[in-house]
Amino acid sequence: MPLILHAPPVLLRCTSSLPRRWLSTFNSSSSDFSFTSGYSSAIDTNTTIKGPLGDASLHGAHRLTPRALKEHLDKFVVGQRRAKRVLSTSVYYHYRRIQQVRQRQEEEEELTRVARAMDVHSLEDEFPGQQQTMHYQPDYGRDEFLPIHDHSPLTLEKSNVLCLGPTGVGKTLMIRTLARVLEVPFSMSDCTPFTQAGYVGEDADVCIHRLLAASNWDVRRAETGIICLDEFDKIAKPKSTHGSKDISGEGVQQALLKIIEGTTLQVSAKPERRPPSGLPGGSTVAGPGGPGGANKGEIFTVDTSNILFIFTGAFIGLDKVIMDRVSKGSIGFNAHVRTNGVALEDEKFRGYTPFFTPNEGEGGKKRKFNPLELAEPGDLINFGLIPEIVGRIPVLTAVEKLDEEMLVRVLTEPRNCLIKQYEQLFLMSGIELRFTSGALWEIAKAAMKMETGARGLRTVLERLLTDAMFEAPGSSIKYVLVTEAVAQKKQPPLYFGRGQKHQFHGAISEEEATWASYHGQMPEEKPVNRSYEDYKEKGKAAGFT
Ligand SMILES: Nc1ncnc2c1ncn2[C@@H]1O[C@H](COP(=O)(O)OP(=O)(O)OP(=O)(O)O)[C@@H](O)[C@H]1O
Repeated sequence: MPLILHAPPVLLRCTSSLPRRWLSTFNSSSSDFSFTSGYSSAIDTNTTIKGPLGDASLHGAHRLTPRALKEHLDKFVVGQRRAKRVLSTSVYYHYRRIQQVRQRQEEEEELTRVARAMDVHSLEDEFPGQQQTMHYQPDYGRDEFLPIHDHSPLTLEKSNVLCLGPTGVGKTLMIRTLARVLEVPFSMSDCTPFTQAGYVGEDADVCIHRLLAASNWDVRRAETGIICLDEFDKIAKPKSTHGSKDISGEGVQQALLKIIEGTTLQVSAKPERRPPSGLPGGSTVAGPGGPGGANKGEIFTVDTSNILFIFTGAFIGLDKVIMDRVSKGSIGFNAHVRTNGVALEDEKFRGYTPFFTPNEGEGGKKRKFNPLELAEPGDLINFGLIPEIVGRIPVLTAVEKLDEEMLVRVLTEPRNCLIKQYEQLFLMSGIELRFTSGALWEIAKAAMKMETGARGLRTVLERLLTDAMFEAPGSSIKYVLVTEAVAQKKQPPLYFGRGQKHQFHGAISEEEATWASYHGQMPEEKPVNRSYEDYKEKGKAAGFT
């Protein structure tokens, strides 16, 4: 039960010395204070979550949990179980931190509002010409110092994240999906063009500039956003600089130190868009332009202490650094590592890191272990990052390479999967496009060879479908079929006209039957040829919606 104080007017004069949390609940109309005995900045787990996660359809109650975030990611990203868990957890706590920051800002605004409403005025106002005088009363009877009481509230600090792993396997997709679902501003910057300030290239501050733009120039929103710095490994110190200044490696790392830890930056920009009036938080613009000077260059003052930084990079060669370190640890382990290259056996891995959650494949299937999952700060320093920056990124996680089966799943399972996208594209011209199971596996195989992760899938599909995409619209073609032979580029896509629906489905069934008999031993979840509806059903069963 909140305690209600009926405060006499004389007490109201002293409000500025009262804890803010009391003031926040002051009801000026009734001259009542109400305050609770709990600490106001404690996390309120019942706070309604804004954004899609507040939507009961996503996770039942209005509750946000790391698990709910991970389950949401599962709908968009195939595999990467461990990275999903780590990122969901980090982003979840970032979101909670944002709530705390916003709560404090609201309290401060409330404090100002209440102070105004109560018409607080200084002693000088009451007695013009008088100065408030402080009298120092030395207390000679006491020999100990007065204890210093710091009433500043507990500050939740952020934990920046480093996500290591090969290209095109879903690192950015995961971060982008999380930022979108939480309605947190998000920006992405590539570290490759960064140089030390004063040299040709981009300053590291540009990432804050981009975040501001993504926040529609709302400084307050930007201050709680997420910045993804990609190609982070490209700013590692080279092994030898031959005595020259390392302006794109160590120089950039030094420049990033303050930004990622938390500093106040002055960003000068000419915003193209003005925030629509009534946006929550509004824009806090400082500088010559002021809030109205849309066309002039403006100075935005941004505090970076609550911006979450997520670094990503392939870190090619880091696996060898890790394996060398790991293999020094145990002779037996060493022998195993040497004979199996980078593949570590489950039991050995667990033995080496007993509290580690291995990156198991879905359905409890065993996967090859990824040496990057064993990365330690020391490995990153050996790779060329400076200890100061490594120390500011306490969370490390790794993503794994996508194998053929995962690529097939990328093609068919996520909400925005490529096959659905291409089928939709054709459907817009009144043409039904279908792929047989054999074709899907061939496409995945071809993408694997490109070594660009899931990005290769689109390249393969574009090459296969370019002709059909050109020929079919406006022609008599109503059905396009991509079979295994088509995907192997042994023949062009099969075209069927308006009256040939039967033949079209016949060709599909025939190939599927051959596929099933040939690959009878394949796991059940290997895709069979599906229509839209089949995809939906299969997707629902697998947790994709
Ligand atoms: N695991 C995955 N599940 C679903 N789609 C994926 C996955 N990995 C990659 N993709 C697809 O590939 C595209 C590229 O992936 P993403 O941008 O996340 O790569 P990345 O790992 O960040 O690579 P890079 O380091 O080169 O930026 C995504 O837009 C998505 O369509």
